[in-house]
Amino acid sequence: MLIIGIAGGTGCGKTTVVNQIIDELPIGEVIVISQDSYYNDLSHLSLEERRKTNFDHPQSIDFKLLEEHLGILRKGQSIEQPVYSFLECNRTEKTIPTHPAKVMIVEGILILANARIRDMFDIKIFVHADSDERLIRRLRRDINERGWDLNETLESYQKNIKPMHEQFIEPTKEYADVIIPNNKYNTVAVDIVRTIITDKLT
Ligand SMILES: Nc1ncnc2c1ncn2[C@@H]1O[C@H](COP(=O)(O)OP(=O)(O)O)[C@@H](O)[C@H]1O
Ligand SMILES: Nc1ccn([C@@H]2O[C@H](COP(=O)(O)O)[C@@H](O)[C@H]2O)c(=O)n1
Repeated sequence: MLIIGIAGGTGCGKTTVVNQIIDELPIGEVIVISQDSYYNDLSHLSLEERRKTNFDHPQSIDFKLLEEHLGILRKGQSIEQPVYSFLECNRTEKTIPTHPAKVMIVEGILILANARIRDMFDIKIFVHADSDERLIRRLRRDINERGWDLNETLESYQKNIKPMHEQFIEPTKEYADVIIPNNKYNTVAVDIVRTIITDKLT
């Protein structure tokens, strides 16, 4: 089994890069685990309270459950991956049965910040895009898809997203084996990672 961790600040393009990598790879041979699925269960709070959470701090993630799930998959057993709702700012009651595969990709902003999770990765990748580019992408996505308005995103950018990025995410770049520049679509880097995976699958 090959486990690849893909980190990088919000909006750097992690999900896009992962989708480009797995596009055309055989279905079932590669699985993707998103850190977003492992946000803490906040069912004890109202939606209004949940929306005030600092979702960029490592403590907002249930790393214990993520570590447990990765361990189970590594042993060749299946897990029920939680399903997260950005609109509800909470885990849903749904789960997705996720079966072990030859290649596992784990992606998320803080995925290299936790030493126990980081140590499970055979390859560590950090996707880089400049902060202005990430903020522009983030604003578009938050407003179109995640239920935040312009002011809310700008406020949380100043209050949480930027400081947490500087404190917890950017420093994890030093752990990366590969840094993918992604201010523009980077097909060469995607092809290189896909080649490594294809080698493992043959
Ligand atoms: N290289 C790129 N150039 C322009 N837009 C991009 C690029 N990569 C991703 N995007 C766009 O930016 C937004 C955030 O990308 P996404 O892959 O969801 O980032 P992340 O998972 O790191 O938060 C999406 O709307 C996506 O289409
Ligand atoms: N309810 C939530 C929970 C998290 N976020 C933001 O998501 C970002 C991480 O996801 P990426 O796809 O961008 O890697 C993180 O910066 C959180 O602020 C949210 O908007 N709403």
